[in-house]
Amino acid sequence: MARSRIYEEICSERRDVNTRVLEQVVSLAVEIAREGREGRKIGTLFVVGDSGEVMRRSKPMILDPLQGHPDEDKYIDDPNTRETIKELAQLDGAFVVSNAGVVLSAARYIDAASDSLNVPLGLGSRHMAGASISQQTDAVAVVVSESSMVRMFDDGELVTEIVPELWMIEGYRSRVEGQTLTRRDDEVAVISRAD
Ligand SMILES: Nc1ncnc2c1ncn2[C@@H]1O[C@H](COP(=O)(O)OP(=O)(O)OP(=O)(O)O)[C@@H](O)[C@H]1O
Repeated sequence: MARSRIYEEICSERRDVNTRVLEQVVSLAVEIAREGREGRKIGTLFVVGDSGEVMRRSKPMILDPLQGHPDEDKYIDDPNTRETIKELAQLDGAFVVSNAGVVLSAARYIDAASDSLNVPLGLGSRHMAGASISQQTDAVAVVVSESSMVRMFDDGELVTEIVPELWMIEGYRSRVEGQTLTRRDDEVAVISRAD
């Protein structure tokens, strides 16, 4: 599937991370939101950029399935890597992706509680973890909700929501605060903060 031009636009607005890598993560997140796994909806979390800090502020929940594989086998744009990630997305926890595009670690618990977060009500602990780590580091968090929405957090705030199927936008109440801008193409709708 051709990558949406809208992804390019929303990702280039995130200054601290590699735009190209973020785009690849967003497109994979949307695929996971659409496809689920074996008929089930899947939720997961990607933390992109500032990976040294992110690794320091997280810990493994199980033995890391990606450990021991060389970096060249773990690039986010590699079709085998993408299939592997879709499989591993069924596990609890987060993926850590470096600015170079290497998926360094899977199934990590993000240990980054913050009390000064401004996360919209109704979002649970996965979203909180994404918001916190994006506040405490220069990383951007991409959350796939089991409800199929994909949400991007930067500097502790929800900056973008991606609606992976156009029919879902009817009646959807966005959680992005303040003035918003909605863009859509043939496949997705994207709601972003307007600033
Ligand atoms: N600190 C954390 N670090 C990594 N993963 C986490 C963390 N907290 C929760 N999760 C993951 O999020 C999953 C779902 O938690 P919860 O339902 O509270 O989140 P949520 O934000 O409501 O997400 P969803 O919209 O998908 O339901 C957990 O099973 C776990 O895999």
